Order: sequence, then structure tokens, then C-alpha cells
Amino acid sequence: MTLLAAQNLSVRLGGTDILSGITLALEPGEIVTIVGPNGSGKSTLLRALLGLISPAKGTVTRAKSLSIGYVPQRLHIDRPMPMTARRFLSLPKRCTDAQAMDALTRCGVADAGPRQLADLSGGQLQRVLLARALLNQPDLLILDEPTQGLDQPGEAAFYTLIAEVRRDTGAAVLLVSHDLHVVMAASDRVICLNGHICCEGAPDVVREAPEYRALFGAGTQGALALYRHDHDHSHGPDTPHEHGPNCDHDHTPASAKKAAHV
Ligand SMILES: Nc1ncnc2c1ncn2[C@@H]1O[C@H](COP(=O)(O)OP(=O)(O)OP(=O)(O)O)[C@@H](O)[C@H]1O
Repeated sequence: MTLLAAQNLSVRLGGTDILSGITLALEPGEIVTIVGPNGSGKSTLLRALLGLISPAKGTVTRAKSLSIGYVPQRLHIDRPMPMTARRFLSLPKRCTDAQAMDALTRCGVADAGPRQLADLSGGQLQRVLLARALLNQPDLLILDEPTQGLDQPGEAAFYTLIAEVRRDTGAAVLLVSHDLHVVMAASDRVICLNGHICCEGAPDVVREAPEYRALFGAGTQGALALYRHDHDHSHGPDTPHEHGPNCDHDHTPASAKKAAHV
């Protein structure tokens, strides 16, 4: 049973096409990571899947009575505002002390309840946010850059936690990241987004091909940055991009061809 699916989804914001032709499906218990450069539409895609943005075209379908836990990219409360983690867990929906303790313990921050949000480290705060998302016993967790601002060990620990949550609760996880480096071990599937789905695949497949580096630049040092590039689409005619040696199709942007009179 598919939990959530998008069919040929396009989103237009402020008169600009942000996403086009997105087709994807999330199955129970899988961990799927969306990667893509800044501004490639990752948060927009999550918001469209959540129903927070109306698509210009296409459809989003959710399984009946699907429960979703969402951790947005930014916490829209004033961190200096006095608020304990325990109180935060009861917003907007009240939870019991036992439920709060269970969620905090599961997320490795059992003692965070009485602490002020402002006093928590970045990693602890992310865990409290995850704990809050778990309170509804979600079938699907949607996490928008949950490790933003964490150092690499913190990031790795957080992804280990996500894998444990999936194991213990059976929840599927859809998350956004900039960087495959740490995500790889925890993801069943990776979707590379740049306004459209450029490529997707299992991490072990992704490791074997050079496409991720082409999209993200040399900054990744090629670390785990490799995708098989199964094209089921055409790139926009003027979208410049590069691909690895295994690609057998012409990626010369149309504009370059025009310029070169090819
Ligand atoms: N409400 C809006 N109105 C107009 N444009 C928007 C709106 N929200 C987002 N955008 C634009 O849509 C594009 C995609 O934004 P989005 O936040 O989805 O990208 P992202 O991949 O999540 O980026 P980042 O990695 O920087 O978080 C950006 O160019 C952004 O400026």
C-alpha cells in the first residue's frame, strides 16, 4: 500500500515554475532522501506533498487516514522565548507526561523535558523536534533538513536515530538533505531534485556512478557522490548539466548547441 504519491506534480510560486513533472511514491517503512542544490525546490516539494501548497498541475494522493509527523526546516518559535521542551511537546496538541517521556527517551533526550528550548544544543533541539513529530505515531515522517547546523558526528548520530525510529515504529521517512555524505547509510532511496527529478536510486547504486558530483560540484570530493542515472525524462533544453562517462545520451544544452551551430 503506497502511503503517499505524487503524479506529474508541478508547482508555481510567485509566477515562477518551481517544480515540474514530479512523479514519486513512498512505500511503508522506507527511508527516502531528497537531495538537491539550494533553491532546487526541496522544501517546496515537501510542502506540496503535505498539502500546504496547491499544485499548478498534477495530483498528490495519500493513503486513507495517513498520519504524518512533520519537522519543518525552521522552528517558527522564538528560541529565546521561555518554553520548556515538555511544554513544546504539548503544542499544538496536548500530550501526557508518559507520552512525552516516551518520545523524548526514544529520541535520546530523556532529560530534556524540563529544560528551556533556548538552552538546548542544536542536536538536542533537533531530537526534541523529532520527538514532537513522533507523538502522533506517524506512518510517515517528513523532515526538512533535520541536521542543518549540526556537525558531522551530530549529523551521523541523528541519521542513526532515524534508522532506529524506522526500525522501532515502522514509520516511513522522507527527508531533505544537501549532502549525501552521511545520508547514504541511512537511506533506502535517494531522489535528486533540481526543479524536476534528475535521477534517483538506491544508495549502493548511487555510489557507483558519477552524477551527483556533476550536480553538486567538486565540494563533495566525490565522497559517496555517485548516482546511476536512470533517465525517464528529458532535461529542459536549456538546462546546463554534466554527467558521468557512463551516460550514453547527449547532454549538450540546446543553447550551447545553438551557440556552436551544432
Ligand atoms: N512563497 C514563495 N513565493 C515565490 N517563490 C518562492 C516561494 N517559496 C519558495 N520560493 C522559491 O522557490 C525556489 C525553491 O525554494 P525551496 O525553498 O523549495 O528550495 P530548497 O531546495 O528547499 O532550498 P534550500 O536548500 O536553500 O533550502 C526558490 O527559488 C525560492 O526562492
